Amino acid sequence: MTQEELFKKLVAHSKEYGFIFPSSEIYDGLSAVYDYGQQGVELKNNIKRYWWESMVRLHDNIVGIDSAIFMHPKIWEASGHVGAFNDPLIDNRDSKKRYRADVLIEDFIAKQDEKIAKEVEKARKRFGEAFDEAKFLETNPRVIEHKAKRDAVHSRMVAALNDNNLEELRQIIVDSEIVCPISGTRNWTEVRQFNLMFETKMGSVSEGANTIYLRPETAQGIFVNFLNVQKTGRMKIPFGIAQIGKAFRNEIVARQFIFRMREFEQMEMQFFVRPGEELEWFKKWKATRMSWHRALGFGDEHYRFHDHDKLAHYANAATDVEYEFPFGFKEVEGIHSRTDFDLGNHQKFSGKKIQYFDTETGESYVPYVVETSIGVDRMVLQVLSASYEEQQLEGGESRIVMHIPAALAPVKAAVLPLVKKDGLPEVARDIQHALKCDFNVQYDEKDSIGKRYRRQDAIGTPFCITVDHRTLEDKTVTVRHRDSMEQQRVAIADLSGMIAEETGFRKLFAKLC
Ligand SMILES: Nc1ncnc2c1ncn2[C@@H]1O[C@H](COP(=O)(O)OP(=O)(O)OP(=O)(O)O)[C@@H](O)[C@H]1O
Repeated sequence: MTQEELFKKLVAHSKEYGFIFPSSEIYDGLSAVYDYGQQGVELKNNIKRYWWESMVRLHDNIVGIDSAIFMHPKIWEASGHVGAFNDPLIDNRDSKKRYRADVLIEDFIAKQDEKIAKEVEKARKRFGEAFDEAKFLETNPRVIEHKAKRDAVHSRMVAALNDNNLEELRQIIVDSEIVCPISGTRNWTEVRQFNLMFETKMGSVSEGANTIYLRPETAQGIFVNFLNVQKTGRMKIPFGIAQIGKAFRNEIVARQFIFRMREFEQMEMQFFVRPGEELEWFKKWKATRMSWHRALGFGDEHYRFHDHDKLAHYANAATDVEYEFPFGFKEVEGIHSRTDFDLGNHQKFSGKKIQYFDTETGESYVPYVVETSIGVDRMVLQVLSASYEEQQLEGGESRIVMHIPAALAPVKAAVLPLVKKDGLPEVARDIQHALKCDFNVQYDEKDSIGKRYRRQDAIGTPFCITVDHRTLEDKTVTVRHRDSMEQQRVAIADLSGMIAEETGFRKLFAKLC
């Protein structure tokens, strides 16, 4: 199965099993907006808990807030979003399709890498054991040509983005002979800037309408509450403020399912430090965040950092944590050293002093900030794509199993009476009722036990608890483990402890401390 096929199956599976639905589906959908179904919402909430508790509960010096989506419009002037939160867009006149100019160029760069990989594969087949990949990459004329093209286009693009040179971006597209994927033509318009913020009006128009924005990031809600939290919480630098919430961006090209949405959720933490210490903290947070991702056990080789060449207007260092999705390595989290840009600008624009008095140094200053910013939805996609497996079983059978880490699994256990008679359903119901105060558990008595196991495998339930005739005699049940399909006999009295141990966050947190 190719990665593309895998991804299509994953999207279909997410819908079929109640993880994710296209928004407004009965009205033919709304582009790049999705709804979470009964399993999806549980998974998403568990991801949020994993983040929140590892940030706020495990760190003595990080606290949380929940700020409003609507904020004073001046905030977005101060943050630079009104002036600079733009993407360069270009239209193809034949297909009438709109693209991000930098994304078209990045796709072209990725194609050069694909061509190099193909050359390597061909040569490997030809030379077999004797193939020396490193030497081949250095000496093969076609590879050298592809590499040179790729590197030249990449540095031109970085320079054009840094200088905000829209004409040059268009010229790169023309010179590289990039065609529209739909029409196949090179009939391109000029490149224009497109602001990604959604606008709306507050108050009735007759009273004098006031344009406000749906926040494009949650971070600004933290900055404008810096003093409130610092003073009321008597926080001492270094300290952090964390927040989970919705953000909205009018993305030009929305693609790859929930990877790029117009309404999405972010988990952001702004860490306030002494000026001059920010790069040290940036390094620390890079390591901390990478171990948070790796603790999920999807394989360290699927993660990498991508340090930025082009820094945002507010940053003096930035990196992305990238995960290898079925469509390649892509950003799931950004870690940015944001300097004193945001607090400094809010001080300027609001006219209110935003300073911290450092009792250790006896100085007052505007703190510097290191931010970690991760998309909840991209984490959901990461978990889903890492977990999906189609397995061939003995006897010609197959199953789809979601190897979702137990702490994140939507349903922790399913309680299944072997048959619908002889008092087994009643005992199973009792077990379900006892467990549901602590865990999300399901009861299922329909269909054969095999079919019920398959249904739970497909949503990633770690444990199936089967009540059979022996249960009536010795108060034990069969527990079937999702991944190994092994079965063990467990006393009813021990179920709660076993599920707590296996599905709690303790095991994940142990890897972080
Ligand atoms: N349109 C979106 N849909 C879903 N998640 C998003 C979207 N935009 C950003 N995010 C998430 O928020 C995180 C932090 O936002 P940030 O502004 O750093 O993203 P970004 O660098 O603009 O992302 P990209 O380069 O993919 O547009 C990202 O790492 C991502 O996980």
